[in-house]
Amino acid sequence: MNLSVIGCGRWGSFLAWYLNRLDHRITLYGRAGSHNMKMFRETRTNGLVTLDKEIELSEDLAETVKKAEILIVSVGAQSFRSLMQQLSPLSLSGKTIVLCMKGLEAGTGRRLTQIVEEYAPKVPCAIWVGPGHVQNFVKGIPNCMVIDSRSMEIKEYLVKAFSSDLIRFYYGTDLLGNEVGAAAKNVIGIAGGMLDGLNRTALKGALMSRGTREIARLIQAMGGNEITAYGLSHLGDYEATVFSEFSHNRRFGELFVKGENYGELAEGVATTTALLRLGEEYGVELPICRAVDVVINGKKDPKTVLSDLFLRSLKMEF
Ligand SMILES: NC(=O)C1=CN([C@@H]2O[C@H](COP(=O)(O)OP(=O)(O)OC[C@H]3O[C@@H](n4cnc5c(N)ncnc54)[C@H](OP(=O)(O)O)[C@@H]3O)[C@@H](O)[C@H]2O)C=CC1
Ligand SMILES: O=C(CO)COP(=O)(O)O
Repeated sequence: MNLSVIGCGRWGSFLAWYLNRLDHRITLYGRAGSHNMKMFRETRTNGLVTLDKEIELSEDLAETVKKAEILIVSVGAQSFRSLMQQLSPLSLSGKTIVLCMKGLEAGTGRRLTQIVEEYAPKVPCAIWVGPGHVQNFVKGIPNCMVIDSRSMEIKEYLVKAFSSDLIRFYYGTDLLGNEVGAAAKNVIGIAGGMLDGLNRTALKGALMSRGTREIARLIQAMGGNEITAYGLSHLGDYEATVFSEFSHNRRFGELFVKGENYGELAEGVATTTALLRLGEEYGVELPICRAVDVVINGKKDPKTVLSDLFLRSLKMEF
């Protein structure tokens, strides 16, 4: 199959590596001036993956799109609308868009499949989310992930085309829940990092339990299935985010409470804003997301924020 991967950062380049291993014909696209693409052109590696010479590299979006039946997209979620604005004038007929991103639009709270529908309502779309770090996959350590779409036919087609001994896919059954869950796990990951930075790692069990509950309530209020918060896209991704040394979101949270900067993309920062917006819209209290927001936006000292969470009124667990 001809596949194009749009976005040549940590995850997009891994996807190109992985799908090439499955004998698909791959074009990897990076925008003009991308330092990631420059690195791949010069050395074929970014230090995490080495791309086989069969993988074509391109800075031409129109050519990249023309070549493929399936467009796999992995850019930062806040850049996605501008990418869709570039894609929508191109001929997308007969193509499928697969979103490999975990975020919500901060300014609107919109899910990324909703943004696809705004710009390309006729183009079938799917999401590919769940746990997995490049550092583990390239060592041959397998994981389980989930593909979801409104269309069962597309899910079946993609799962068949993308499965291997390295990734076992499940068919998602709740597109809304999986999108919100996948994005929200990054916020819980930031909270986990903050606990590490405050020497409160022991509270991660409570974070897992209360974090899933909080996101389950939001998913349900939005019309999804609350059980999805306990699936691969959310709880199933906690090991890779709340606990992993490789997680950018966990690391961001840890460094943030120590007063240090982190240069890499931590999707959970913008997603926190989006989730609070959705919480207000749907009337759902999101104490953990709110605490992360208060800390990130410097409204209170992190230790005080943590104490405040403990001082909340007493509640039934479920
Ligand atoms: N298990 C999983 O499913 C995983 C999912 N992810 C998700 O993948 C997404 C990307 O993360 P990650 O790869 O770590 O991020 P990176 O910052 O490493 O890469 C993002 C890439 O997007 C490119 N980009 C941004 N805007 C545009 C645009 N308008 N047009 C073209 N390219 C653009 C950047 O280009 P440039 O090179 O010019 O900077 C960069 O190459 C996130 O949503 C993240 O949550 C990440 C890891 C694992
Ligand atoms: O989604 C991921 C792992 O499944 C990657 O998480 P980070 O972006 O926090 O590194």
